[in-house]
Amino acid sequence: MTGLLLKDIHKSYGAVDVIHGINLDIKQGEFIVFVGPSGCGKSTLLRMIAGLEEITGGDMFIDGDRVNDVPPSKRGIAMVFQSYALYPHMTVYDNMAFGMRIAKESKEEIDRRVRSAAEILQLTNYLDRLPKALSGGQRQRVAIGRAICRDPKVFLFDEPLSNLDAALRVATRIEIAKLNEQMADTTMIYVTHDQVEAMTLADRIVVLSAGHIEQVGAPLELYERPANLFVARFIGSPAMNIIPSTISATGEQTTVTLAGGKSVTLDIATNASEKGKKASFGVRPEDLQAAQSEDFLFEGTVSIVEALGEVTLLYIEGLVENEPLIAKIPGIPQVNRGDKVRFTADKAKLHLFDAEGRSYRA
Ligand SMILES: Nc1ncnc2c1ncn2[C@@H]1O[C@H](COP(=O)(O)OP(=O)(O)OP(=O)(O)O)[C@@H](O)[C@H]1O
Repeated sequence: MTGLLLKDIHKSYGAVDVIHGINLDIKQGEFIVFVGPSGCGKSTLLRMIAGLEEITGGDMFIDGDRVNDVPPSKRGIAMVFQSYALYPHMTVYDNMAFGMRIAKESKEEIDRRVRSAAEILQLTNYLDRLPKALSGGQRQRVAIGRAICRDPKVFLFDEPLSNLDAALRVATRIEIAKLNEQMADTTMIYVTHDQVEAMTLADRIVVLSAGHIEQVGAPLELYERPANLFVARFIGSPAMNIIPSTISATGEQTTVTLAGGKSVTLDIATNASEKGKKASFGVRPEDLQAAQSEDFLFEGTVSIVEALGEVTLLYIEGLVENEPLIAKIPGIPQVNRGDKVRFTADKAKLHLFDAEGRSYRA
């Protein structure tokens, strides 16, 4: 059975098109995360699924039913917002019960659902409190509890953790992961700016840019095999190093000449027609290792050392003008500003993109 099907979904505000034909097949019980730069249309897409924005073109199906013209309350969807939107004068219990009272559920059913949601979210001891007597994380859990009580088929989250401090974000993220396990049949769609949330929560991540999909895939698939430069740069932090290059030999393996003159051979097959073409060579900061021999990938001069304890970031000048490469080295290496360093990387971890930005590996 299909959880959710988006077919050529378009959205425009007046003459301005913001969503340009989204096709997406989301299975029941899947946890889908939308990521992308500010303004790419994540919230608009989520709000169209919720029924809070009109769909300009295309068809949307929930459990096989076309819902384009179905009002929000009839879609079997619950949404959790960034601002918790709790009623300040109502207790936690009443906040969670509110929607069910409006829907004229029986007292017993309301009590059963509120207590079960409170149990899942560890809110049982707070049911009599007012929101003002709760921490930000607890308030967000009440907002999630209120959504659970509606027993939705689809659960939508619009950046639910972005108002929380770092420690609470982690704790609440883990609550959401547990919730996803406990509500295994409920489809969840989650919008975030946070890479860690996307990587840890998602079954599949949808990377959006300027109103279209760049790539859909499991988190590690996107990390290891980005389909294009946009995804390569977007997933991973610090971002993948990209070095302009020219293809100098093709075949089972491909050799490129990097800006700066060094040649590198990659285990990526290319056609003879690619010879001489411009390409972008990519390597992630964490995939660079200090080279012990003459067999190095590139060398340069360290301009900045950022020691974070667990890892150290080295900014290395000398390959592409005004664009330092970043190497992420475990621990605290004995390296200082001004040192000359050489790096290498595992061949399987090297990336190559054509002049249009498409990966040669895909
Ligand atoms: N009511 C509106 N009228 C006109 N344009 C709008 C309206 N709402 C959103 N937009 C535009 O639609 C585009 C997508 O906005 P949306 O809020 O969906 O992006 P987003 O990816 O969620 O961004 P952010 O990460 O900053 O929240 C933006 O260019 C925005 O300016």
